[in-house]
Amino acid sequence: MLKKKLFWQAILISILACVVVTMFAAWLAREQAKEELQTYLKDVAEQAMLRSDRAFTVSGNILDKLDRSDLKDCSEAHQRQLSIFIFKELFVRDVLYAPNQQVQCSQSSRVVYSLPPRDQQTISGPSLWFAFKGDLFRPSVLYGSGPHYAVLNSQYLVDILPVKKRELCIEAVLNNRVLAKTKGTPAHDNSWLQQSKVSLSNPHYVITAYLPPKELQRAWLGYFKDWLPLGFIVCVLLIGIIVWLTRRSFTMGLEIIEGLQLGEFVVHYQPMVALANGKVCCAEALLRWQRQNGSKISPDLFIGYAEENGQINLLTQFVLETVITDLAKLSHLDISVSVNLAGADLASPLFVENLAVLCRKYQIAPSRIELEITERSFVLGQSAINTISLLREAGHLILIDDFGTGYSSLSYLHHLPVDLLKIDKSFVQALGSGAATHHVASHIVQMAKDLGLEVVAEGIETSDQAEILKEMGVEWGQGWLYAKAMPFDDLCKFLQPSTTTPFKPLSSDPLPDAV
Ligand SMILES: Nc1nc2c(ncn2[C@@H]2O[C@@H]3COP(=O)(O)O[C@H]4[C@@H](O)[C@H](n5cnc6c(=O)[nH]c(N)nc65)O[C@@H]4COP(=O)(O)O[C@H]3[C@H]2O)c(=O)[nH]1
Repeated sequence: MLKKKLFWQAILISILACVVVTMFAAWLAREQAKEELQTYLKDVAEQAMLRSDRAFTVSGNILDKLDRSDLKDCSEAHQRQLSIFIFKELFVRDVLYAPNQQVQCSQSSRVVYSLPPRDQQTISGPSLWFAFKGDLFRPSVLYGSGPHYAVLNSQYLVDILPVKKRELCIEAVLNNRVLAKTKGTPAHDNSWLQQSKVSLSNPHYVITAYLPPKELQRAWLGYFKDWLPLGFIVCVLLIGIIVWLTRRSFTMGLEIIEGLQLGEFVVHYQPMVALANGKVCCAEALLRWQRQNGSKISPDLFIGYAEENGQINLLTQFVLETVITDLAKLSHLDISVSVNLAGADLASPLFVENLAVLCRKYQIAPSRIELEITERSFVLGQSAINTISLLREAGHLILIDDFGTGYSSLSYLHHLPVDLLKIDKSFVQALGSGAATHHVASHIVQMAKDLGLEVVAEGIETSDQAEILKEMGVEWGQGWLYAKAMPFDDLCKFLQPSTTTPFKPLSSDPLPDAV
């Protein structure tokens, strides 16, 4: 059952681990792709801005020279002078001579017409027409303060050829109006990656470079492919670790058996005291597992495993044998030991007989071995109840452990063959804490009294808790206030004064070397 659970758990965790690693690689690749493309766009926007700056500065200089020249008569010499500049600079398509906004001539024509009203005036003074046609073939940008004006190829402003070719779009915008743009640019499409550069000489002139989402996808895929081998190695490593941990859990059953053979298990004892006078009356046997390599394994882990995988009977047998041989050494003291039993112990047909044989062999009165049974054991049904009855008839006291945390229906408690209820430590620790469960302990005590059962409270850590429990009428107490679980030798030392003087709480006595 547990193996199957562990197997599916391992598969699930492996899949999850691989999904997480792949998602992380994908996220990393996306971040890298984004960064690369943003840097690319920034470079392109800067290059385009340099180009624009140069185009307008050079045009300004040309026009200045022409305006200063004496040739302003649309003569052949004047037109020749205009054409020299056109040949010198690729982005100048033509130069118009237009005194008082009246075009008199260009380098190749003498058609006379009026200039349309300008579209904008730049902050440095010259006027600007965004799509000036005049008598030209193609609409162009017209720029100048007059009487000479430069007809500029707007495409030149945005025509950048970066080293790495991509589906790039560039827009030059002046005062929120597009002055020039490459083909296919989707103005204001937020799904495109973009970077802008503002002109240093004119803050209203902005060049923005765009890349479509598919370029991001393409770059992402490239980086993702680079990450895949490493991601694969990490996945294999993680799966290896998960398989190793799972195999370790699978083999815990064998390790328990091996641990028993190697003597890695020991029984520790936690004293139980009479709350009325502080005298130690009993001790709970708690199993400890320390591997030969020094690591300690918690009972919550190995007991649960052993209960589900069939090694619990071996552990119980070991605990009972140890407890009985230890008790034989304490024959001069009036002390009993309580042992935890699991459902599988009660289900074993030989359990009652084995225990009787052990008690006889070491001449231990059964009343000195108390048996702690959790509420879960009763779920096993009538056969478990019959076994408990037999144990009780043999002279063992029966305690219900961790009372209040299990499935017991209070209504049928009086049918069960038990002598004591052990209040779970969670309810003891809730006492006086204001927690929602702080009343549970008093209800349990009240109910136990009604049924004529005695009560033990476990997990008592403070004298306030002990005082409250005593006032409630709880007879017995166990917890770190008195002592932690300790090896048998320490228990013997611990018990010496208790035979003559009542027990003093730990707050004034140092703890023995407890575990
Ligand atoms: N916070 C706090 N804890 C306290 C205090 N006093 C005692 N404890 C701890 O509470 C647990 C009491 O044992 P449990 O309820 O029977 O719960 C036990 C019991 O169910 C199981 N277990 C231990 N030994 C055996 C065994 O030999 N056989 C079986 N079947 N189960 C065992 O393992 C569980 C855990 O045992 P441990 O780790 O030894 O933990 C012990 C004990 O060390 C306290 O004042 N404060």
